[in-house]
Amino acid sequence: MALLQQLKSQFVCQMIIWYVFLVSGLIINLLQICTLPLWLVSKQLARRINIRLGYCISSQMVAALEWWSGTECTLYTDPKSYPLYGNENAIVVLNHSHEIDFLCGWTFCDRFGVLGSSKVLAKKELSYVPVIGWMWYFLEIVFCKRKWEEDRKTVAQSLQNLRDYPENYWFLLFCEGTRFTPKKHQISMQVAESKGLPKLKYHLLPRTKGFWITVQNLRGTVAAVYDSTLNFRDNEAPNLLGILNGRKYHADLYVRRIPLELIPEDEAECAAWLHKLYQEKDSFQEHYTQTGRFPGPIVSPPQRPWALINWLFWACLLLYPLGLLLAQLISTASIMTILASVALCSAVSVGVRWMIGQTEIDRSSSYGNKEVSSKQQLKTPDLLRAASLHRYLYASCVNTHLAGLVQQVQPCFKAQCSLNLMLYSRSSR
Ligand SMILES: CCCCC/C=C\C/C=C\CCCCCCCC(=O)SCCNC(=O)CCNC(=O)[C@H](O)C(C)(C)COP(=O)(O)OP(=O)(O)OC[C@H]1O[C@@H](n2cnc3c(N)ncnc32)[C@H](O)[C@@H]1OP(=O)(O)O
Ligand SMILES: CCCCCCCCCCCCCCCCCC(=O)OC[C@@H](O)COP(=O)(O)O
Repeated sequence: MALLQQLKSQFVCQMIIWYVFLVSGLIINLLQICTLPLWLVSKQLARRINIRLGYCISSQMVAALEWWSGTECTLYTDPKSYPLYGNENAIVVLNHSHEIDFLCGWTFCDRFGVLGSSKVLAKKELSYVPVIGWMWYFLEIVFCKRKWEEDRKTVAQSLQNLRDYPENYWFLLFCEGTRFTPKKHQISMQVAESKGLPKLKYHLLPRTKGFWITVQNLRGTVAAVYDSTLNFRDNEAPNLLGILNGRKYHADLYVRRIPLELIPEDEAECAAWLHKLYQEKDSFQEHYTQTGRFPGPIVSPPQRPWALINWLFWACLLLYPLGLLLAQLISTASIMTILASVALCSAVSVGVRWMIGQTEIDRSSSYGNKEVSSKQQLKTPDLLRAASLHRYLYASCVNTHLAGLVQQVQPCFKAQCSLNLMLYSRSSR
């Protein structure tokens, strides 16, 4: 066992994994380009083909997680909702604190048969990442610049395009908008305070506009929101390099299915609903920290062999020509070809390191890092705070599925609601 572990961390194994991933990825990107004319003839067929091509890329990373590192993923969820997973369109709301959270998400997508078709609201910068980012163009991933004035139109348009998507998909939203860092947390809690919202311990304050626009544009085609909270056992902070070195982690995911009809249509109420949801997510994380598990029963979606089969297929296809090339290089070794090969390998490793860097929190963007000036906070009128508190309390009342949380609100809850409503309606007159 220790020998196998040692083997997994060897440079040559890593090189093989990278070689297969990059070369197969570029071939698939090329095949995706070849599907372009088909979009004009049969859009739905082109989409179905791209779903399968996309699967060939993303499932390689799932194979690395499941089969190479042996990472285990446990699902906590209501057994009544379980049969619906993978058989309907859904919006997934996930916390954003771990470097491989997207990969664990992919693993669950694979187990429920929606990996090729899964979508995300992703920052524009990711669309430039070779292989994965390029693949996403053909999968109609929704990109945003995290500038609302520009995003409101483009994001809505991209979401509208998904209304006639031919296969079931999960649409992932990281409402926190960026990965958790202590500094970003501190700043977002200043914002929470200035808006009169309760503080969160484990999450950044969610950005509400992306959620609202997604719900509004996908209403009627998406059946539910899957509120998902992910954590790793033993306070581990897993990363992609650990996975590639064959390190095993244990992920726990808690999923609650919330029918879309329960989400308010009005923007302010929808925002209040989301803030309330993050309060709940925070309490689930607290529960996990205290007890080492999430509430509710465990169900085990079976691991499927397709990710491994796909990887073996590409490995067989691509390792043979690599062997031939190396043999030829060695037999005809001229200084020039050796130097050219070394230069090429170095360039590829720099590129690969940059790609891995995209997943690292230490290299996270500066989004959400800007201090909110005290002047700006002081300017926030008290009535506005009262209004947002009112909206927040009101949403707590009206959403029956959140009834559990209402109990946590103080006894003067109703009186506060009426008072805030009065202040709010006076201020808007
Ligand atoms: C079940 C298992 C999972 C299944 C997985 C399924 C599918 C997998 C598929 C693919 C996996 C690939 C994964 C790739 C991951 C890539 C993810 C990303 O790229 S995350 C980043 C991009 N996404 C988002 O940002 C989404 C959330 N953001 C939003 O919704 C934003 O609103 C926005 C639409 C992007 C617009 O952003 P913008 O900043 O322009 O506007 P905002 O309204 O958000 O900001 C102004 C607003 O916010 C207040 N404010 C200011 N500072 C802060 C702060 N630090 N924190 C919180 N709020 C802040 C400010 O006061 C304004 O408030 P108001 O709204 O009242 O005006
Ligand atoms: C067998 C396969 C092995 C090969 C390994 C392949 C590694 C490929 C690496 C490329 C990965 C590209 C997908 C990146 C997804 C990163 C998701 C993510 O977490 O993005 C961060 C944003 O949400 C927020 O950004 P920040 O504002 O925090 O900054």
